[in-house]
Formats: sequence, structure tokens, C-alpha cells
Amino acid sequence: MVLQLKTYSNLLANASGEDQANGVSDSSQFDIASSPNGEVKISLILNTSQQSGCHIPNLDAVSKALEDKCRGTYGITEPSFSVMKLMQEFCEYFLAIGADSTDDEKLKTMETSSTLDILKEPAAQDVLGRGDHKGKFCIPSSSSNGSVKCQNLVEVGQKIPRPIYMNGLDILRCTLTSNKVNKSCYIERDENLKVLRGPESLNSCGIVAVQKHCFSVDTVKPLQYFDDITKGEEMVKISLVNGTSSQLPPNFFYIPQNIVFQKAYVNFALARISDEDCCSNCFGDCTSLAIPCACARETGGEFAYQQGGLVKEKFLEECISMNRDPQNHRLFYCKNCPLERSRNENTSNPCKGHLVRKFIKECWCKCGCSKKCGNRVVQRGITVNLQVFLTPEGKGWGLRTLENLPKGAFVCEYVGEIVTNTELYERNLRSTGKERHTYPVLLDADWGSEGVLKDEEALCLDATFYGNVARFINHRCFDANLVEIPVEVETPDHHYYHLAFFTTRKVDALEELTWDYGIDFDDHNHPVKAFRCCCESKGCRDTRNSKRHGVKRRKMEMKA
Ligand SMILES: C[S@@+](CC[C@H](N)C(=O)[O-])C[C@H]1O[C@@H](n2cnc3c(N)ncnc32)[C@H](O)[C@@H]1O
Repeated sequence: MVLQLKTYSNLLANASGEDQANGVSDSSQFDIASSPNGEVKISLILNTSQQSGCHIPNLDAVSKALEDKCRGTYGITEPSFSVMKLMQEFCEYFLAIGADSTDDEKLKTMETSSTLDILKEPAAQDVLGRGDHKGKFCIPSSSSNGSVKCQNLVEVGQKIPRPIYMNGLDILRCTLTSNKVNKSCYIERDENLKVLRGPESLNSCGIVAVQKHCFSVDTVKPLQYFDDITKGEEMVKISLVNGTSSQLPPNFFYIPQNIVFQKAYVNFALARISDEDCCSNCFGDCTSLAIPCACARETGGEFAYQQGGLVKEKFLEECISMNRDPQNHRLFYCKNCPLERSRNENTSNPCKGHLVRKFIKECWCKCGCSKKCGNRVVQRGITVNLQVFLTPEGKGWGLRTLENLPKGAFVCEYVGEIVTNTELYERNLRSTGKERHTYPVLLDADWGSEGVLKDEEALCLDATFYGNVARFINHRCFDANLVEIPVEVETPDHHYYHLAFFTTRKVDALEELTWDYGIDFDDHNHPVKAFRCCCESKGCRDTRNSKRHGVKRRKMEMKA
């Protein structure tokens, strides 16, 4: 509720020496706010644009000047007369008369309240109908386009709860909430989603400073929304959103760690970790040591991580280049490749080569350092805010980040069932004709050092039935923003390892996360039929891609 009492502003202005005849500027205001639980706040807002060097004066001094003025002008003789008491009584009358007014009158006063600061954060139930205003909650109320709105309370300086559905603009539509009044307006947020400004400028030099603004942010509620697909398995929640249809992904079991399906031989034994493979004498954070400990041996005597958990630039660039240009890096060719064997039992095709990859070795339980050691990143799990969403380009579901990520940041690891090559082959046979939603990952980063691998020794990760959020990461032929790096945690042998995704560059909030599956789209013998690539990258390798086809066709037409 707002009242504008120019006379009061005049009195104040006069008390500060302004010309009585002129009064104060037209934009000076006297605002009153009340809350449903019986509190009233009076705000005086002066436009000081014509007066330089304005400061907030001592309130007692202002009251005293005003009391003297009232005594002289209105002939008040009562010695206990006090402006503050008068204001208090004013508030009491305000409430009493307000309580008697008709609903129409109440509505009228409410409608004029768009510039009002509020006395107290409104209780959530006053504004939104239920719940605790600090939490996130949705109030299903139909909007003009038939969608449902979701509201969260925020205030200036507070981070906006991450919108479920955001259009990427810096301005978010919101509803100013005060005394059950909901008024549409816009708020500005910075890139970290921190509210910068509400609908009213806070710069006016008011006698009673504007203290708090509460907004309820409207976000269009999607047709499907899950708060946490991990069901609490990760340290962060990972939401899933479908803004365009009610479609959901096929069912799967969320697991935060790899699990052996049946026959895969994965041996974690303390006895296999030699003194050289751990740092039992370390303490605290190994990455802060002047001389790196034994755990840096794998990465050439230097830790792969820099402080803050990012992969060091040089190491990262080598891993990226390896993926982009495998032929220029060391490849291992098996004499009898388990992969080729599983494609055709009768013929043994030559091995196409396996990249000899660089490994990161993290400290682990036989090390003396703490869990917070900078050389323990992947084992701490997902810490970034991620969201599964339906991609608009026809790739199905995808994964995006909800926060800006620096280059070299750990996002998640590829988690699935650990299956042997034979088991994978059998699965592929059973699923022939059916569309596969995930791509199995070979743990072949060090096959070269293992001699001839039997089928039951060659390991793969299959996230089709059991997996983590990485099963939603789509493929990009060129310039993917994630790169996979093998990470050794529990065991020093490279037979089993973790496959972790790190950012290849700075990634902005809401960007889709992608990695290069390493698919050869021209390999028609591959047990998993390649999907038609919609990565839209300039270097798309899928020759069926319409644009490249178009180019090819045009060239042929020109030749003809
Ligand atoms: C690991 S899953 C990724 C999540 C998947 N989009 C989903 O909806 O569950 C791999 C599957 O996603 C689809 N996919 C991934 N990248 C793609 C791309 N660049 N173009 C088209 N489809 C893609 C293919 O169907 C592929 O088999």
C-alpha cells in the first residue's frame, strides 16, 4: 500500500532549509507498507537530484526540528508531543481503518504498490500458498499460455535458485511480492545468477533506507521435471527437464560407481599397491608439496591437477590432441584384437589400433594425505550442477551444465556395468534390431602393455541398464567440450580404470556437454549400428550428413 503525502515531504524539506513556497520535488514520496500480520512501515523517499551531497541525517535531529516546526505552525502545546509517537499512532489508525475497508478499497490500494519495499519478508504461505520461502516450490497456477508457473522467493543480493528453464537472457521475468500483491516486473541478475536490481532503483536517498525487496521468480514449468535423477546417489542433485513434450528417457538404474556385471575380473587388493604406487608418508594436500610425491610418478613426476582441481593445461592439451588426431599418436595394434574377434567369429580382421592413452593417477586409501588432497578429484564425485534435457537437434536426451565451467574441470566419469568383451558381444547379439541408447566404452587405454587379451579379460563399461549421468552425454565429431581421460584410483594396473570427463575449454552455463565417441561412421561392420550424426560441428565425420552429402552431390553434378 502506498500513500503519497506531499505535505510531509514539504515539512521535511523546510526543516532542511528549502524554500517553503517551492516545496520539494514532485517525485518525493511517503510510503506506507503493512504486512498481513499487523506490521506497518513508513518510508520517506526524497528525490535529491537537485541537491548535491545528500546524506542520511540523524533521525532524532529531524524529529526535533519537525516537532519545533509543528509546535509553531499548528499551535501544539502538549509537552510530550513527539513526531515518532505521531507516526506510531498513524500506523495504528492505518491498520484499524484498513481492516474496516471493503475488499474493493483494499484491492485499489494494493494495485498502487508496485514500488513498495516490504517490512518483512512475507511468509511463504502469504505469497505462494504453502511452504518455506527459503526452499524451492512450485505453485501450479495456469498462465495465459496454459503452462504452469513455478515460483521461488529471492531478494536483492541473493543468488536466484537456478531456473529450471531459462531463456539465457540476463533479464528474468519475476513477480514482485508484497502483502499478497503479485505484480509482474523484471529483475536483473548477474552471470552468477545473483539478483542485481529489482524493479525499483535502490539509489534514491530515502530517509528510511530501502532495506529489502523480495521477488518471486517465475520460471515456466516444463512438461516433465525431475529434481534429482540420481535419487540422492551423488553429492549434487541432477535434474531432468523436458520443456517440449511429456516424453521420458527409458528406465535405467542410477549407479554412482562402476559395478561388475558378472564375469569381469577386477581385483582391488591393498597388497597390489606397492610403496612406489602410493604416498603413505604424505599429509594434507600433496599438490602443495615442493617436491611431488610418488603419486605424481605416473604423470612424469608432476601432478596432472593444478590447485583447484583443474587438469593442467599441457596435460589436457595432449589428451585433447590425442583424441582429435589419433593417427599422429601412439596406437597399439593387437595381434588378435578382441574387438575384431567379437565382430566376426570366423574371420579375424586386423586390429584398427587402440590409442595408448595418458593416465592420471590419484592418491588413494594407502596414501597418507587427506580426502581433500588436490590429487583426489574424480574419486570425490560430481560437484558441478548438471541437467539432463531433451536436445532440440534430434539427438535425444543430452546433458548440460547449469554453471560456467573453467577449462580442465572435472565433470563426471563414465559409469556403467563392467562387462567382458564376451558379455558385451552377447548383449549386442540380443539387442540386434533394437535401438541402443548408450554406447559401450572399451577400457582399452593400456591394452598394449597387457599382451594378448582373452575375451573375458578385455573390459568394457556398458551404461545401458546401470549407469550414471554420463550415459546422457551426446557425441560431437569435432570440438567437443569434454575429453575423456583414464584415471587410476584403486589399482595401479591399467586393466581396470575410471574414465573421467574434463572440459576442453571454458564452458558456459546451459551449454550442452559433448564428447567424441570416436565413432567411425563409415565402419559398416561395427556391432552397434552408428546413429545418424546430428552434432552440427563443422568437422562432422558422418558422410550421410545432409550438408556434406549436398556438397558431394553438387561436386558430382558439376563434374557431370
Ligand atoms: C550415450 S547415449 C546419449 C544419450 C542419448 N541421446 C539418449 O537420449 O539417451 C548415445 C545415443 O545418443 C544419440 N546420439 C548421441 N550423439 C548423437 C549425435 N551427435 N547425433 C545424433 N544422435 C546422437 C544416439 O542415439 C546414440 O546412440
